[in-house]
Amino acid sequence: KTVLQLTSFYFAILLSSCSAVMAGRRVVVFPSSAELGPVLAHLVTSRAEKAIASHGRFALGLSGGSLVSMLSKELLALPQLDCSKWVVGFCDERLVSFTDPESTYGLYKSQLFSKINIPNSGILTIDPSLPVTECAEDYTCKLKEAFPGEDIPVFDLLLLGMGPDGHTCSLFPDHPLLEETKMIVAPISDSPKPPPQRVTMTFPVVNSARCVAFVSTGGSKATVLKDVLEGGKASPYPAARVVPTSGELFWLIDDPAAAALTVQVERPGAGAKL
Ligand SMILES: O=C(O)[C@H](O)[C@@H](O)[C@H](O)[C@H](O)COP(=O)(O)O
Repeated sequence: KTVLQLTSFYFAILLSSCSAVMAGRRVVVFPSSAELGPVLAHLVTSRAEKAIASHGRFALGLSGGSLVSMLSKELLALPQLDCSKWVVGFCDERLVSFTDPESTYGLYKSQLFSKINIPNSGILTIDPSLPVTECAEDYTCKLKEAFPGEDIPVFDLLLLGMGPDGHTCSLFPDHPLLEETKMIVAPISDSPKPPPQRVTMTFPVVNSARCVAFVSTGGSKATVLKDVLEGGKASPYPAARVVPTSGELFWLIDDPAAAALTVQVERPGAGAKL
């Protein structure tokens, strides 16, 4: 019986490591944001270079939260950065005016866009003067125009965050939008996290990207992150549904966020490139 138990134990381990490899997911752990930041900046510029070489431009989707200041600081610290061929969209946006401190676009504008050479025409924003449903429709049109001929826009890189409740974009636990398959962008007017009105990309867009990178730091994420990364299809958290169809998936996290993980992780040294 013991031999049988041991065999099935090792078989289970083999299976789970195979599925991690098959999923193509890389969980990369850093001591803190200080070490994570430069690797994130390199991921962005390397995927930009690759995209521009292959199809002439780099389509990047941004999220809010702590990512805004981390990304801005790290990109601006690079010795050179040419964003003239970048097209930037928002994975989700809060329906508030651009001058409101809650506006993700407003934060990126003051911390990043005003300091780099990205053309204004390359920044795809919501129109916050519209009611939420029209705003989502308007943003859908802007994406469709920016990605001609693509039923589902294919971003070169999406940068995502995860809240302590496991939400990503404005896709919250137990919300009907988790099942959305027709709209590429959806309105939400009952967001459990304020402000309640938002516009969000849906999973079909998120999972069509060529590369998706979560950036998640802090001990408040540890328990949920364990379930997201180790709970498989049974995980109830929206972030666990981010499984790009054919693109790369990175989880860039710090030690406090990784505290509960038993899954295999990478711990790169200084100057690592992904
Ligand atoms: O719109 C929002 O309310 C935020 O943008 C939010 O979705 C954020 O991205 C996550 O909560 C992760 O934030 P942190 O990385 O700061 O933890």
